[in-house]
Parts: sequence; structure tokens; C-alpha cells
Amino acid sequence: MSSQHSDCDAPAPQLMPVGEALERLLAEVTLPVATEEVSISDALGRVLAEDQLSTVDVPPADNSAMDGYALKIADLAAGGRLNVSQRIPAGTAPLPLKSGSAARIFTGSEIPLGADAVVMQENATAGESDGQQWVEVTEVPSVGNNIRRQGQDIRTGQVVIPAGMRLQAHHVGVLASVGVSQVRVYRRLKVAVLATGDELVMPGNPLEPGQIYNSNLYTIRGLLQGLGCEVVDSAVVEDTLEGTKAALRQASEQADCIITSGGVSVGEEDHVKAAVEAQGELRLWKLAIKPGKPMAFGYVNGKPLLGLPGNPAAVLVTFNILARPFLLRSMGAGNVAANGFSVEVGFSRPKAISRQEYLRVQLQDGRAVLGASQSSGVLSSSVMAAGYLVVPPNQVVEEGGRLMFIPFSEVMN
Ligand SMILES: Nc1nc2c(c(=O)[nH]1)N[C@H]1C(S)=C(S)[C@@H](COP(=O)(O)OP(=O)(O)OC[C@H]3O[C@@H](n4cnc5c(N)ncnc54)[C@H](O)[C@@H]3O)O[C@H]1N2
Ligand code: MOO
Repeated sequence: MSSQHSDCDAPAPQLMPVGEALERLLAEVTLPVATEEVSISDALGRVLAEDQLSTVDVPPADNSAMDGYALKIADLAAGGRLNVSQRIPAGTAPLPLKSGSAARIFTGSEIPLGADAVVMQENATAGESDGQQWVEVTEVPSVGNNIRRQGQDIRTGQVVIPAGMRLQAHHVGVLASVGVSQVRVYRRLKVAVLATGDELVMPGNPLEPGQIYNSNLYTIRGLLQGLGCEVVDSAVVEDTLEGTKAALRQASEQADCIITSGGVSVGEEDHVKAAVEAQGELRLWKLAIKPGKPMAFGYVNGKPLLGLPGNPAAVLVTFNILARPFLLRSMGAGNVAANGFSVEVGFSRPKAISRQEYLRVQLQDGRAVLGASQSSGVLSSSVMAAGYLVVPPNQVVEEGGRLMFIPFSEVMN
């Protein structure tokens, strides 16, 4: 274990800017090739591997947007009253409209051939004389009123969901709306999670002197599960070079990607970097991000490794900002960006920091305010936070100014 993090922030020109690190990470991604077919009932969170085209029009025929009467407007010229010649409940096929008559119709029912408008029942008076139902229109409609046209939502042949979309409930709903029951998706990404550190104890066990609970394993596993990855191996690795090398090798044999926590800093108890270099290569190390500076990226046995720093808040930030887009792209997802927006800042901080900083902030009346400690070792300040306030490098934070805010809802799934 390396020395604890301090907030000292000496200028560090050798640190790679966050934007460049992200670009380089994404450039390393090899797209998944393996795909599988799944039922749309099991497709939530999966990434679509092929454009999904509709084989039907939605709606499949003109239908009524209202409960009321379908009629031909020209027939109203003869007088206000029309006999009701048929009743069309939703789910039945209408007969062509008898000339000079109206059809009782309901929301979603198909429009009968010959009708050119639907009058909602609030704009009509209905009655019965000698066993014959009739309707009198009190407000004359225009052609097309209250008719939902065939194909106005989706046309046959149209791409309804493009390849690369990570399917959420509404996407699955759209697939169902065009009658698709099976879709081709990329297979789940298999990820191994290794937490390094001899001080770590699993929750449920008593703490001995010198020990802390292993939270990173749970944070990382939870984030991976939220992304729809399959966690194939999760373990604690002892702080030795040999132990770390062995754990990384084993992980590389089981997983598509490895994520580690801890052991990437400069102390002699930090073995992840050396273990990667011994059986692969290190591509990135030391980024201009706070928290998370010593994040590493490389390959072990040909498998990508994301080496997150041990400090729990650094794990959260580096996963959300860097590992997440890398994993999403590796899962075949097209859009990997987290959408942020600018918010007013409700506090000042005169000291400029040379790294891009991700402050865990709350929103009060739309203004970003600091909650508890922003220390890299403090995870609990994320509990009440709504997201990250992004402070660009070397920038003073001024109350009343505006900065980018990335909601947790954008990055925690
Ligand atoms: N001399 C220097 N020391 C440090 C530097 C530096 O530049 N020079 N950088 C600091 C920064 S910034 C960070 S971030 C940390 C990252 O260090 P490591 O990735 O090597 O992480 P560890 O030393 O193993 O652990 C750091 C911290 O986090 C706790 N930890 C580790 N794993 C877990 C876990 N699974 N669950 C909960 N907490 C965990 C660990 O006990 C330490 O307190 O290095 C600084 N040092
Ligand atoms: O303690 Mo470090 O801040 O995560 O970069």
C-alpha cells in the first residue's frame, strides 16, 4: 500500500489530460465479434448487434384517436343527422362505410373505408328512433380529424433501433411494437475484478488492527452489473509481485477485460504496474484527473486491464469517467458519452488545481453545492451527491459562475 493521498497538488506536466486519455482508451477498443440471439424479454441492457428494421407499418391501418363516430364529411351537407350503420370495437375489422351513414367507433378502432373524419362523441348527439340508432353532429369536423394514419409512427423498412444501442425499456417497447420477439445482441463482456491490498477485509468479518473493509470490490462489481457485464472473477490479491502476477494471469484467462483497484501508485507495496509490465504492457499511467491520478491502462496476456487507484472516491470517478466509456465501447455500444449540462456554482474555491477535478456535489435550487469531504479516500460524500461538478485544470471556482455537471444517473448504469 502506498502512502495516503494528500490534497497537495504540485504542477505535473507529465500527467495526460482526461480528454486525451479517454480518446486513447477508446482507440484501444477492439469491438466484440461474438453475438447471440435473445428474446426481447431478456434484452434489457444488452447492446443491439444489427440495425433493427420494421417489417410492418405502425399503426398498421388508419385508426381512430377518439371514441366517437366515423363519417364522410360530404354526407353531413345533406343534414345534421346520420344513421349509425355499424359498431367497430377495437380489434375488429370494419365493413366499408355505408353511404350517408356514420359508424360508432372507439379509440384504436380501424377507420372504415369511405370515412374521412372522426367526430368525438362530445361533439355529437346520439339517439334512437324506431330501433334505428342515429347521431347528430354538433361540430362539423375537417378531413382527417381524429384519424391516426397508417405508418405515421413507423414505416415498413424503417430502422427502428440502430446497431450499437444499449437497450432500455422504451427500446424494448418499440421492438415489441413492430412485432419483433428476438434480437441479435453482442454477448456479455466478461470482466474480472481484483482488489489489491493486504489491509482488506470482507464485510461481515471483524476488523483487526490495521485492516479496513473492502469497499472497492463492491463498488466496481455493482457498476459492472449496472452496465450488464458478467463478473467472472472477483478476488482480493495480496500485496506481492508474485501474487499480483498470478492473479492477473488467471484473470486474463477467464475474462475479456480486467479491472483492478489499488497498487498503481509509486510505493514499493504497489505491484500492479510491475505485474502488468512483466506479462504484458502498460499503455497509460498518470492522468491529470482528481481524484484518480495514478490510473493505469495496459494489457495482460493480450487482455485489456484498467488499473484503478485504491482510494474509494478515485475508484468511483475513474470508473465513471474513463472505464465506463471503454467498457461500453467494448460491449459494442455506439454512444458512450455521459451527457452533462452547465449549472450555476454555489460556492467559491480560490485555489486552482492542475488536474481536472470531479467534485461530488449536491444540487440546491439548481446550484451546485459541496457536501462532505472531497478527499479521495472519502466515499461517503457521494451518498447524498447528485453528480460530478467538473472543474477544468487550473481553474478557480467562483460562486455564481457556471460549470459542467454530470448527473450520477448518467454514469451509474
Ligand atoms: N508518494 C506518493 N504517494 C501517493 C501518490 C503519489 O503520487 N506519490 N498518489 C496518491 C494518489 S493520488 C492515489 S489515488 C493513491 C493511489 O494509490 P494506489 O492505487 O496504489 O492504492 P493503494 O495504495 O493500494 O490504496 C490507496 C488507499 O485506498 C485504500 N484501498 C485500497 N483498496 C481498497 C478497497 N478495495 N476498498 C477500500 N479501500 C481501499 C487503501 O487502504 C489506501 O488507503 O496513492 C497516493 N499515494
Ligand atoms: O488520491 Mo488520488 O486523488 O485519487 O488522484
